[in-house]
Amino acid sequence: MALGLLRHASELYAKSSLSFHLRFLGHDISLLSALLAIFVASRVLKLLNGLRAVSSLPGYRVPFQPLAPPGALIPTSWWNPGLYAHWKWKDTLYKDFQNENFSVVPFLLGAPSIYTSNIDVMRQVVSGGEQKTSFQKSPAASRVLIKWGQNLVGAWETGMWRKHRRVMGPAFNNKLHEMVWAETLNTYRQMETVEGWHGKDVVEIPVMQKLTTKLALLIIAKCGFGFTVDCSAPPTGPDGSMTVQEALRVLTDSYIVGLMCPDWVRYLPGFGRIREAFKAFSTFMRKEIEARTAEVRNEEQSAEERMDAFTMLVRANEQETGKLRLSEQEVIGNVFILLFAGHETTANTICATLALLALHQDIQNEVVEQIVTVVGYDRDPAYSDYSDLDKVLSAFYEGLRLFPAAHIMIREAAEDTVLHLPNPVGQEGTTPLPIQKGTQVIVDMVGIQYNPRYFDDPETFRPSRWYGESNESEAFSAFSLGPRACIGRKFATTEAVVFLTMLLREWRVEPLLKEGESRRGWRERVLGSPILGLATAVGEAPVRFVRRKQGGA
Ligand code: HEM
Repeated sequence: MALGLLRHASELYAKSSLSFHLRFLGHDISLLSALLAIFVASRVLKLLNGLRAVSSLPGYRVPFQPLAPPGALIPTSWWNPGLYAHWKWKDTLYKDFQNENFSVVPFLLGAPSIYTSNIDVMRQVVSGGEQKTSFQKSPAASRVLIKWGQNLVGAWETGMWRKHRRVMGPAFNNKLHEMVWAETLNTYRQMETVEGWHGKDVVEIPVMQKLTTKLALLIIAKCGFGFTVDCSAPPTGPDGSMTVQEALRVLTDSYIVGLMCPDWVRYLPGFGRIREAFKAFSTFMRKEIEARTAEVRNEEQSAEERMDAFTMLVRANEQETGKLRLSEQEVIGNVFILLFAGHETTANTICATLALLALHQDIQNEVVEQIVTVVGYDRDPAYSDYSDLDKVLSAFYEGLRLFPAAHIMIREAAEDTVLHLPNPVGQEGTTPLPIQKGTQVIVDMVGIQYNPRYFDDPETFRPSRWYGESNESEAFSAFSLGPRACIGRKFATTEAVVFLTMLLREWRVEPLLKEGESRRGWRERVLGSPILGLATAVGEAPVRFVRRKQGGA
């Protein structure tokens, strides 16, 4: 009897516990379903709002904004355009939508955006500078650029930009460009000695990119900052502290950590050298600013003689007062940003140009013919030869067109506004496209440079399309256009023209093929999948230099 009661009691318990669990699970399921329904509804709402923001311009409807994490970290694939879509899909991207503009509306994370490959649309969004416009640089994207201090590149408000441009503008003058010419020439001569080219008829360069990066770093250090980088100097000084050369090298090698990652990353184990480089470089810059300000104030001879951008920036800043004067931190911010804006862009483009010239011997010969006609063999090229060497410049422009170093520019609508989209080729006028505040406009520089509206046969390396075009011509858009266009354009082209002139006069540049590799294979290996980092970079570009005979190829 007692046993029966016990069994009955335990059955009752089991049943009630089961029904309790089932009820609880039922609650859980309905709670989860409710949460899921709310989430789905909120994402559908986000998608609808995003479509409204871009007036339903056809395009991609994807989980994430492609240029911000996590979209930017996930490889480009059919469901995630990511960082590479504008290069990987450049042949079809705009054809698919039969439009030079398309939208990307994310339903999970990120702002809606419009990609454009049209120069008139680019002009509408990038021209904010002197005048107030409805578009500005995206403050979120610019924050990574101002880690060292507010600066010209990062400034997103008109007033802030104007203040920095007033002081930076005078630094980019003819004297600076003459200095760039002279220093690049010297550096080429040193390179001949250091790399052991003297007396050789053939030299193999396994990684051309390394040479051009070294060149651009030396030039920006000398002409941008006014100091000489001795590549063979030891990494530490007599007191054991990191030398400024080493700090510069570490910082340029690890710019991703320096610019892209939050500050605390530098304090993680394993990042000690980067931390030390930040400290060494900041201390050095503070001391330098103090010293150069004193030189300028006391009108010392040394200040008069210095022509580098840093000294000229300090000099221009000394003439400003009140709110227009840059703080010490802002001076550092501007000097430091020159390193990133001016070094990799130029290095990568010179490398791409040489790779293209290596593949196109006929064009290389045409360029060399002009070099020999203008400069001859008996003297070094002079700064006054610059405009006569337009075929050299055109080769560089064409290298930059095919591999635009600044591959995207991001702008944001600061208010509800209207974009005027030019009608397809053959139809006059524009079509208005209302867009909402917060919408991003991504200027796709790859799309622009490969747009058949502007360039026939856009895939072809044809420097002759630029022959006779003036250096300031707006036909060339890869340095951007309008008041916020690249302040370093002449700096970069001066460096490129003199370096290419010196190198090509002396050497025929050819692809360095692997055993059994065809030129087509080399082309694919070197130029087929560039890296779109801070600046577009082709592959390592292995080349062979073959010494030219005077008067012949
Ligand atoms: C091939 C080389 C270069 C290319 C393709 C290039 C391209 C560009 C582009 C497209 C912009 C506009 C960015 C935007 O508005 O979002 C820009 C701005 C800028 N660049 Fe360059 N650049 C090059 C070399 C240089 C050099 C050598 C320097 C300095 C030494 C430099 C300094 C700057 C600065 C300071 C700005 C900001 C200008 C402003 O906002 O007023 N760049 N560059």
